[in-house]
Amino acid sequence: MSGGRRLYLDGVSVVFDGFRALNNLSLIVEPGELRSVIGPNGAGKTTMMDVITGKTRPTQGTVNFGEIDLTRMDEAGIANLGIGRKFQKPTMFDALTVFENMELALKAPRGPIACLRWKLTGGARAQIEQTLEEIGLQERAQDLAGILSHGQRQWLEIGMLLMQDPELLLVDEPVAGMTDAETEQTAALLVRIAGRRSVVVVEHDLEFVRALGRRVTVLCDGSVLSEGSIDHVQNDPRVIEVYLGR
Ligand SMILES: Nc1ncnc2c1ncn2[C@@H]1O[C@H](COP(=O)(O)OP(=O)(O)OP(=O)(O)O)[C@@H](O)[C@H]1O
Repeated sequence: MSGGRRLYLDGVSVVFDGFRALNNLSLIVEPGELRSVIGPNGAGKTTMMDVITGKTRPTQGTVNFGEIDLTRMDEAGIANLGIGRKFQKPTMFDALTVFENMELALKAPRGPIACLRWKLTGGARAQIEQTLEEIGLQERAQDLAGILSHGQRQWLEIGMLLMQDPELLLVDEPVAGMTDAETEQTAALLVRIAGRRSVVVVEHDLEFVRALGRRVTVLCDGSVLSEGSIDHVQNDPRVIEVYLGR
């Protein structure tokens, strides 16, 4: 991806009541990169996502997105910069169709009068249809979101985030509770959508991380324990000791 921004965490620490949830964490995610982040419970994965999205302020260190220092911005400002986050539990309107949910996720004008005057333009319709194809739900466009399977709901939410055209997408445990087939399709989906944007995936499922086939960062005690291919980190004795060997 050309012209995208690099995410650069440099020496980030987060201290909660004397406890270091992040400890001098440094991490670079290149524009268009798809990065997996794994690590034992309490390693600091969620806190890392919270720091990037502005939910938690670092006690120390800097978080840059291109030239911009994210630690000086609030959550809304960071979202507006093009940093999207998918939480584990999908949030959508079950009583609306898949298409209507996508429509609501569009960058529509805000405010009551603007909303009343808002009509779906041809361009916006095409954008929704293209994204539905990207997430594999084009056949389900007119179905209510409430009847989708667990996996399809996760894909719809990813699609809704894509409607905002994020430059960086953070995805939290996307395949928890999915069938094997859904897990495989989710890996293919994330590989498809990276490149045009950067994607950071936090996940415990190592088979899924292997299917992504990209660089993996292992966090432990709030900092990077190991980094490289899945084979590299799975064979790293330190990773085996603190994570895989448990
Ligand atoms: N608001 C908070 N106040 C105090 N401690 C916190 C707070 N948030 C997180 N922690 C602690 O910081 C550590 C890192 O937590 P974090 O949720 O980032 O880990 P994680 O890698 O996401 O774990 P999991 O895989 O279980 O989700 C944990 O020990 C947690 O108890």
